[in-house]
Amino acid sequence: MGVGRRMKKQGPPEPLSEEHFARLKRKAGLPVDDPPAAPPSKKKRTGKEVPSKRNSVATKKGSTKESKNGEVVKPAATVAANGKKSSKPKKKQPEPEPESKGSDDDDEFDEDDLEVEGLSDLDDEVPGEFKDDFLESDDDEPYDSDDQNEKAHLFSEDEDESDAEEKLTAANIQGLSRKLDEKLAQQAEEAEAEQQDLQLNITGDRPKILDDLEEDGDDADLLSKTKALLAPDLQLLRNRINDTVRVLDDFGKLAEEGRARAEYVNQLLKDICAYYGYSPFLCEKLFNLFSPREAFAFFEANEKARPMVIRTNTLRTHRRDLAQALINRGVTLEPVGKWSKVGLQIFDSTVPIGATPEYLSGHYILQAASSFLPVMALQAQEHERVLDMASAPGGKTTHLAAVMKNTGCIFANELKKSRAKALIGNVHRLGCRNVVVCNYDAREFPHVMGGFDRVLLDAPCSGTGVIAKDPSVKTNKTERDFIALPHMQKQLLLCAIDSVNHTSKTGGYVVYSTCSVTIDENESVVAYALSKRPNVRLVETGLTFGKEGFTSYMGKNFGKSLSLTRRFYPHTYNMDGFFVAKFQKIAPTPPNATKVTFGKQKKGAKESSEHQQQQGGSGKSNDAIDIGNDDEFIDKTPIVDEDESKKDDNFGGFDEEEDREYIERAKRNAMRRRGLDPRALRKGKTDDKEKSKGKTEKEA
Ligand SMILES: C[S@@+](CC[C@H](N)C(=O)[O-])C[C@H]1O[C@@H](n2cnc3c(N)ncnc32)[C@H](O)[C@@H]1O
Repeated sequence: MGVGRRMKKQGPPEPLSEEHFARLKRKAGLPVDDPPAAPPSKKKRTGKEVPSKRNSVATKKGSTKESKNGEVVKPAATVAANGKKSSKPKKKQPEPEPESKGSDDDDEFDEDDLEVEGLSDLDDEVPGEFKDDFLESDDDEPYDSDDQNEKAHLFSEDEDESDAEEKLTAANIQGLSRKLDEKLAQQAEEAEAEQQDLQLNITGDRPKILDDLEEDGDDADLLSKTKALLAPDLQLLRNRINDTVRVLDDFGKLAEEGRARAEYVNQLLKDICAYYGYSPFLCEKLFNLFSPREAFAFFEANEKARPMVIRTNTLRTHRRDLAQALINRGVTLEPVGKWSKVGLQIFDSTVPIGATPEYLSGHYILQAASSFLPVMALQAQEHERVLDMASAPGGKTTHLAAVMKNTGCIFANELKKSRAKALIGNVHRLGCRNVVVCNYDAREFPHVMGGFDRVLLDAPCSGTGVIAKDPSVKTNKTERDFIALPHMQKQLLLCAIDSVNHTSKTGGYVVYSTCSVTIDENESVVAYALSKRPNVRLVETGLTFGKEGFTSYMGKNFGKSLSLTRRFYPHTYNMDGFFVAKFQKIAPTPPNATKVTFGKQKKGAKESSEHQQQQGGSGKSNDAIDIGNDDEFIDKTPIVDEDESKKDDNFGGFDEEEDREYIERAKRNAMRRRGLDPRALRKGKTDDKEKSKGKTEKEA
């Protein structure tokens, strides 16, 4: 546990290694030390021997060769930077992620993903066989549809292939290798602590965990009161958490006789609450998502800050140029991982990252790596109409603008005016010219506007995925939040679906995301939307990593297709907890699916509303959502703190009089441009007035 873990790359676990840096050092012409002894090798308890990957790499061009360990390795044809196939043997790729296998069983936790200390969860890292993020091409990159030849580039697809990368590497290398040295020292320390922990814990066959004092009456009361007054002994708690997890892992063998599993679980929950400071309610909710061992890893990961990441604004610069500029300012950084072409992970900096000239000129935005995911999943295309339903402060909106190369139109909606200001600030700073900011309750869509090619709903949520950033979540989320938030999320998701044009030639997609890991805010919401909107289906997110969503949970069946959704956890990918689901709309929403709508809309108006919207019409109304003859009643009371949104009316602020003048002038100019006499406009108005006057007189 400690700062060294911040060095861990984000995304699918891809270990950085001394070999990686040695190679970079050699390239940069720096002296290379002998690789330090690897930390005590962590072995799976299966006892199976892990073949060395190093041995499995073919050494001769074009020949099928038997490696030292007898493994037959075929030469892999590689694609060179010029696009020609070369017969050069390709470095063995890591095994595919288990979640990509697509079976329900894959929901099971893979122990290898854990990074918790104090347990015997040990990985099979093979020293010396690491991927080189800087220098290798990425065949798995999801959004490299343009030109395969470009894949060999270091930073992004639009960057030059040159030895600039080497210069950059050389400039950055000392900072990076210093960090690596620190990391290795830290790891060695941690491994030693783990060993000690284990030795401490494995004293007997069955660790003594549960109290055997069966005090009764006053004595018991007194005992528990005294205990409550004492400050918790953190080391004792940690050891007991370790022991209890171990017992729950192998209950038959390690549990004390006569003790039930539930007793251990209760003890563990109490200890986790005390050790990490969670409310019992939230602790249990999160604990139940995982096996005890994985839950421990999750709680532990929430104690560590995630790495600082910036996203290159490709509307203004290239990642390589940005990296070079920041390195020149004393920033130590590296590409965030192969899965992103725009992210840079900051390890160290002598300047404030939020105040560099590059920042102020909009060359980058500080953004959690997990926030890249929904935008990547949406795959917005140039010239499309896209709705970002809940968009402040605009990390994803501005990313979308860059993906769409400032073409098409993004409607960036935000309920809270104060937050919309930050959104507007980012839109300007990053030079997004295809963004229209609007300020509605997103549940008013598609009546405000519809017929979008794609919709992003990055929903307001409880934030259980970002506890490392906001530890107040540990105690301030109550049962009510997990009723109210999903309720709103369901409403929002139905509105998102109804705002999409299923006949869009290029799109017809909705992405739903949250930075929460609870089932109530994710799978339950998605399953609800699928049941209320038979005209949508889940599709692949296109993300190359992430755990599959739950297809069932505690007796609730969400459907097999939920395995297409993706979950991201801090302990598996070293990024914030996140959830992403992608829907494709395949038909219009059946009229009976949306019988009654927001508030006071006239009967029957909604039925044609979506159709109108898809034709590009505007059907603005102020209606509240209700789902026809559903068995589930949807309360029309808004959950958001409406007062707050009304408080700061200085956002934009419309002056009707002033606007009228501008509108009139614009109309006159438009007529002039079309070669018409603008006075006709005035005449038309006078005629209209006279007509209506005549009509009133007639009626009278
Ligand atoms: C998770 S944040 C969005 C973050 C944003 N997508 C980004 O990447 O910067 C959710 C946002 O939804 C806004 N919000 C909450 N309820 C809303 C509603 N009913 N309609 C529109 N926006 C809402 C919140 O104010 C908040 O800014």
